[in-house]
Amino acid sequence: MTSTLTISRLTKRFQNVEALSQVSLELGQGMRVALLGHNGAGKSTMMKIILGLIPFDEGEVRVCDSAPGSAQARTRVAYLPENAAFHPALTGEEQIRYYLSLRGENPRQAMELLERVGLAQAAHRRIGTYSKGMRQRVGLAQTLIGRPRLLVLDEPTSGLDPVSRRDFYALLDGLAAEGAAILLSSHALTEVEARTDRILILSQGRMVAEGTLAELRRRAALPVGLTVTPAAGAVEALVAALPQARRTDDGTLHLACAQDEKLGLLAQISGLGAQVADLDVVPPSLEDIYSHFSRRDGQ
Ligand SMILES: Nc1ncnc2c1ncn2[C@@H]1O[C@H](COP(=O)(O)OP(=O)(O)OP(=O)(O)O)[C@@H](O)[C@H]1O
Repeated sequence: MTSTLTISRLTKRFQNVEALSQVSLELGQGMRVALLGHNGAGKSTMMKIILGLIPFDEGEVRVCDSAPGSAQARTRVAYLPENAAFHPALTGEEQIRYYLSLRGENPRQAMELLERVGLAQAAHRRIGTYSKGMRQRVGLAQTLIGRPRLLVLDEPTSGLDPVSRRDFYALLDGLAAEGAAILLSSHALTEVEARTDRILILSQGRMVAEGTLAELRRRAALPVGLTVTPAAGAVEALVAALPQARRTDDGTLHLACAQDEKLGLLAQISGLGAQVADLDVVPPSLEDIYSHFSRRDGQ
């Protein structure tokens, strides 16, 4: 794996606050990584350091093998702030042409970039008439200038409706498939659950968990939920057969068990045959895992 971003033992202090403490991580080409953490966990501080906007106290940071903020790193990293502001009187095309010329690139690429983010139709409209989702797309088009190897996105989908979010992640998938590494912060846990390869959880400046969702799930060892829908007239028989189950108002039975007990319990429920109309297995969600690691850290 070629490393696009390497951070080792990074520590950053603001007076008496340790905003980041001994944080390490590695991002390879095409990796989509979600950075999660409570308010004040250190996410923005980490992004600012990666972008070379603020210095750090200890550790090492390499962006495409260069120092953060160096001319070489700056040509390879793109940043999308949470609320990217554009000039409302400019059209999408004019805005992107302007950014292209600031970056020393050919302004003629503007339409191609806007096409990539699905804004070709609206390219000649003023940004003041764009929806929030469209403005985020302008932001993404701006980050694509110069084919960056690393995209740093600060809560890129906050304020977007579900369809715009899905479209936005589909765009990111395309960029990752072309080899760009993506680091995005988010508070929307359920959406990053399906759309990223690795998850990092920061809590009070420390990395409390890091891995794929499956790895974090294993490490957290949270109980698995099972929902059993009884066949008509079979509720009482099932309650008797599964005394540990909790009966709910909608007539289903809920059970929870440790991961290593799951198969045994499934076999027991299957053995109940026609008394069972349906069975759903509900693994712990990212939200459960997130609160597990944050709680363990005293949050
Ligand atoms: N310039 C600064 N001076 C002093 N303290 C700071 C400064 N910038 C950040 N901090 C502190 O560092 C810690 C980490 O802040 P940071 O903004 O990185 O958190 P965050 O995870 O991005 O939070 P949020 O989700 O609210 O954006 C907080 O305790 C914050 O108060």
